[in-house]
Amino acid sequence: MMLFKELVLASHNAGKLKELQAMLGDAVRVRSIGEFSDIEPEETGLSFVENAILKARNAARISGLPALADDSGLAVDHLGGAPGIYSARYAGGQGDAANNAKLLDALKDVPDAERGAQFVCALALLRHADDPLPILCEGLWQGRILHSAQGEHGFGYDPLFWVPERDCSSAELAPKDKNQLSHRARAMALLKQRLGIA
Ligand SMILES: O=c1nc[nH]c2c1ncn2[C@H]1C[C@H](O)[C@@H](COP(=O)(O)OP(=O)(O)OP(=O)(O)O)O1
Ligand SMILES: [Mg+2]
Repeated sequence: MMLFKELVLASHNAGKLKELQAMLGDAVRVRSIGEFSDIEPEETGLSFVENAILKARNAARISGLPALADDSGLAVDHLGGAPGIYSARYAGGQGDAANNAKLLDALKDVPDAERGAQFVCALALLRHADDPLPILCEGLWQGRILHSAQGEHGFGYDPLFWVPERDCSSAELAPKDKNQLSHRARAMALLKQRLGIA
């Protein structure tokens, strides 16, 4: 049962915001944390779930609204699950291009069969800053890391993420298709069920 009409998305990532907004549709009025603050909270958690809660709590406190946060990343088999929760900071916070270059370098000469990876998304919804029972939903997306970048859509590691079920990179998927298949789409489908807006 949906208990509120408006929520704040606790993300400073334009790519993520666009996807989350499209997935939520017009079920709820969406604001962005950027309307309230430019300061990004430090992601000190040791899990996706902890970081999602921390970001949502910060946004709920600042905005006075229910807050939805997404903490996500790429877990690469050959790297023991790295960069994982450190995906955004993999190359020292220098942005997507540097992260992608570092990942390609780390997997140089690694054969296709050992390039398996998954995108991970944890969503946390807090009804208010002191909500003692956040709603938590997770989603995974299995794929493989390409040998070079392909495609112009999406953000982050999308140009390096091969989507087996579509035989293309996630940056080659039309946004509406990525939004039905992705780790974020899966987590959001669960969240919508929980909220009764599926
Ligand atoms: O669908 C995706 N397609 C490509 N790359 C993705 C995706 N989903 C997460 N990623 C990557 C981007 C970033 O390197 C990290 C998320 O880091 P994460 O801290 O959750 O987000 P962020 O710092 O960009 O924005 P914010 O924390 O304000 O929501 O994983
Ligand atoms: Mg972040």
